[in-house]
Order: sequence, then structure tokens, then C-alpha cells
Amino acid sequence: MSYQVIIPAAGQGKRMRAGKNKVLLQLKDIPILIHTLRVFELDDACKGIILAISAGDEDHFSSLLKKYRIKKVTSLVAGGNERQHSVYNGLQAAKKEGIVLVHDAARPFIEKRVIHELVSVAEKDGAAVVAVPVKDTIKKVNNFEVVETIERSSLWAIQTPQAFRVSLLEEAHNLALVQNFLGTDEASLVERLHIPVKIVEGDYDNIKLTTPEDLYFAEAIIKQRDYQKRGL
Ligand SMILES: Nc1ccn([C@@H]2O[C@H](COP(=O)(O)OP(=O)(O)OP(=O)(O)O)[C@@H](O)[C@H]2O)c(=O)n1
Ligand SMILES: C[C@](O)(CO)[C@H](O)COP(=O)(O)O
Repeated sequence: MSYQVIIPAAGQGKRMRAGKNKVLLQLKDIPILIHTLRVFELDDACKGIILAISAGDEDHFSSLLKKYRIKKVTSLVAGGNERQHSVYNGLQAAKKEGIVLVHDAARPFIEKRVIHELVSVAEKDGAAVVAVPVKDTIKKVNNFEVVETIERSSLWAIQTPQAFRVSLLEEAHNLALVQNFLGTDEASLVERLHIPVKIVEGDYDNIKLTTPEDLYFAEAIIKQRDYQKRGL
């Protein structure tokens, strides 16, 4: 098993309200970005990391990679205005064979076991995403009034990583470009090709650090994992 991974890290973190790119915030004295990169650095199946960063951040990110001894980053590419554009730019630097993953820099808690299950499914079926069943009741709302309650048994919260045959993700991105379609994840682009996207059940702690309270959850996850490591 082998794969390459595109990691979009060129956001502004507006919802985090930290006044800077949230992936540079520290968790346990280490930037969130480095927590994420380490998962892939330590996975032998990962053959290369393509990192999308904002223009002007090259020196800072390069020095972080050096400081934390991240050696698998093969390309630093320019991020775009939207996450989809950052991933598109990453894809231009990808090797044109095998499986490519896309994983948010802002999701530092992904586990190797889940990545490997995802890659196996993508090798077989072409497209797969990590997801968890939705726990809340979800309602469609208009103008602060309920329109309908959506049957929960078929709802899943989609995470990253998302894995694809490279040629398939390229085709999906090219179609989105031509059709001026902007999706919030890669699978939504592939779905437009009418290609089935498989679900791999992941973990609820693979959170995306999006708003300030997610940082408390992140501290708790780290503490819990430390206890587990020490057999407590
Ligand atoms: N133009 C963008 C926007 C987002 N991202 C990356 O995509 C991931 C998921 O995006 P999100 O959580 O929305 O991050 P931000 O865009 O930084 O947050 P916000 O929308 O609150 O500004 C993050 O790792 C972020 O750095 C990116 O590479 N390029
Ligand atoms: C790709 C993603 O993380 C899947 O949950 C999510 O859609 C990114 O969305 P955002 O709009 O960048 O928060």
C-alpha cells in the first residue's frame, strides 16, 4: 500500500478568530500543522506530502519543517482563495499515478489505522472518504423556521482524509473548473462525475479545528491519548 497526500494549509482561520492562520496555533507546544504532518511523516505508506500554503508564508513554513524534521514534503504550492483552489494547485504537483489523499491541515487527530483502511477502499473502488454517523437531529431551516426534519439514519458527517485515484480527482477538478462549481470537499466534485464514493467509518475525535471551543476539545483529546499511551 502507498499513497501521496495533499494538505491544504492556506486558510485564514476566520472562524477561529485568532488573528492568524489557525494551523500555526500551538497544541501542547507544537503547531497544529506539525501534529498533522507528523501522522503522515511517521506512516511508511505515505510517499510524499504536498503542502498548500499562503503566498508570503514560504520562509516561515520551510523553517517549521526544518525545526520539526518533517522530511516528506516534496512540494510547497501556493494556496488559492478557496480550499478547493488550494487543493487544485496541490494536485498539479502530484505524481500522476496511484492514490492521492486530501487531508485538512486543521485535522491533527487522524489515525494511521483509518488512513490505511481508506486507502485500501480507494485502491479497490477509486474514491472513498472518512465519515462518522451524525449524532444530532438535523433540520432544514429557512428564516429561523423549520422546513423539514431530515431522516437521520442516512446522514453522515464527512471528514478528511478523502482518497482517490489521481486521474479521477484530476477529472473531477477539471470538470468543476469548467462548470464553475465550488464544493466544500473533494468528494462533492467526484460525485458530479456520477462515480460512487465509498464511506469508511472513522472516529468522532478526528475533529477539524474550526472555532475557538474546538481548542478545548483538542486539549482533551491529547490528554486522553497521553493517558492511553501510558496505560492509564
Ligand atoms: N483558501 C484556503 C482555505 C482553507 N484551506 C485549508 O483547508 C483546511 C480546512 O479549511 P477551514 O477549516 O475552512 O480553514 P480556514 O479556511 O482557515 O477557516 P475559515 O473558513 O474559518 O477562515 C484548513 O487546513 C485550511 O488551512 C486552504 O488551504 N486554502
Ligand atoms: C473538507 C471538510 O473538512 C469535510 O468536512 C470540510 O468540508 C471543509 O469545510 P470548510 O468549509 O473548509 O470548513
